[in-house]
Amino acid sequence: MDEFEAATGRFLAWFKVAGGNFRDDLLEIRDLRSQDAGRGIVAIKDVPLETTLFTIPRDAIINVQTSELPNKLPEVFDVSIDDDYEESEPLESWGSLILVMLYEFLQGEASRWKPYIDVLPQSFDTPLFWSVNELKELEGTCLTIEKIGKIESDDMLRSRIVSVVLKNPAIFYPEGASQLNEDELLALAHRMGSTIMSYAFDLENEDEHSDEEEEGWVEDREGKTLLGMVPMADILNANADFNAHVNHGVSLEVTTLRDTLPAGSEIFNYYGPLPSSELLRRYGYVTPEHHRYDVAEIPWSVVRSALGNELCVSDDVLTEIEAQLDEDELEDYFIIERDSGEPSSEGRLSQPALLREVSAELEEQFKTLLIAFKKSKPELIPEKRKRDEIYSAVVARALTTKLAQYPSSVEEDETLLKRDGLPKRHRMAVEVRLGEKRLLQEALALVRGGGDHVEHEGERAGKKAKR
Ligand SMILES: C[S@@+](CC[C@H](N)C(=O)[O-])C[C@H]1O[C@@H](n2cnc3c(N)ncnc32)[C@H](O)[C@@H]1O
Repeated sequence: MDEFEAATGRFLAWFKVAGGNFRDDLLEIRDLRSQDAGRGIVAIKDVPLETTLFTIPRDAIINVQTSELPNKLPEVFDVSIDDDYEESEPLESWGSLILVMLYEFLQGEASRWKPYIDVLPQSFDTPLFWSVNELKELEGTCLTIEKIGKIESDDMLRSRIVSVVLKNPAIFYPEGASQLNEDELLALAHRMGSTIMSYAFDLENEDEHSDEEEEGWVEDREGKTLLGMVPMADILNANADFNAHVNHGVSLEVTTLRDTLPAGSEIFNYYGPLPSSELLRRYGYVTPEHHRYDVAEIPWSVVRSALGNELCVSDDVLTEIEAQLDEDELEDYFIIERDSGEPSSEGRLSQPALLREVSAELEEQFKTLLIAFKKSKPELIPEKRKRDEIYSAVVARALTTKLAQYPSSVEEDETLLKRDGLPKRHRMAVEVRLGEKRLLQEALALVRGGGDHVEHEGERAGKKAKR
């Protein structure tokens, strides 16, 4: 047995002692590293509908209510009571949990969660950890350097998290333990932050939960909800096509959603209708099933210059017309996305994802601009039917320009994906940019064809395969 398997065994034994119930007559924690999926939970027998697969007592969760740290450092967790921290905002749920996780990690054997912490990841494939060359592969996509936010998170972690550990070594380190320097603490804080990003759950109160809500996936990372690390529930991998969910009651319960779950099936949780770019940013992986939720962004600047070309007017004229509009009403970016519907109550993807329009918001902004144009330069704007043609022509031009802004073509990406041995991060970047480009191509087909919708290519392929 290798160390990975041994750590899994220690974790499972610990989980049971901590009061967790795990149906090991039906399930096992499996090593899925050969599929690049870490650990996962797999059915070893057919599982009937609504079986409770495992339960997690609330006091086995790591958060500000169960860790001793907030009692030891009340001035950090409740800023109203200490002058030193008077200037700072209270730590939001995110920052508080990073500090708690750092504390529990640094406690080593003294932490009651040690066997659980040992099965949490030590490295990540989220773009926050990518090299400059790896990040280049994401050029042109929604996953910009700003969105990845490395500099911003470095600053936040240094000022709000690392500084607290440096000021309070007697609290964070057990007696005699060697201490980390600032850079080592920053790296550890990133590791804990990224663990929380991809593993933590928003915890509902026992009494506020509803069976029908989308439970178990994290919706709001910025807010003030109680975040917690939930052992075992976070061994579940996830997909857009899922088969289990987490109920937040007196304890947390994971149940199946399907009539039967055949032996050999992996149990999948649901992280929500995330586009590949967001799945990669938060969780460091992509799956074919998430492509239906892909999005692409069209900058207004691209539409605007396409309009200039279409009407043969200069940038100065466009600026003059735009100045007549309320600046706050002008959006800088427009999102293109399909109508993907909701997954069924069994977690299945039950309807095709359709692109019904390019962007209603873009169309509205465009029309507002044309109205302003008509007032100042009526000679340039023809009657209504022709205006619709201008809109389609401009959007087609803008989509073509946006497609050309990616450093590689669709065909080049498709060839790359067929290549054996393409490194994982490179492959994921290609999946993200190809997903965006396919959506942009669908949008182009929609405006050129004047049809009412375009079906997502993956759906067509899926349907063909089923026949
Ligand atoms: C909550 S953890 C799930 C357990 C994790 N596999 C482990 O070994 O600890 C979430 C992480 O698991 C991985 N993951 C989740 N679902 C996956 C999937 N369908 N395919 C590949 N990796 C997945 C990603 O690395 C993600 O950040």
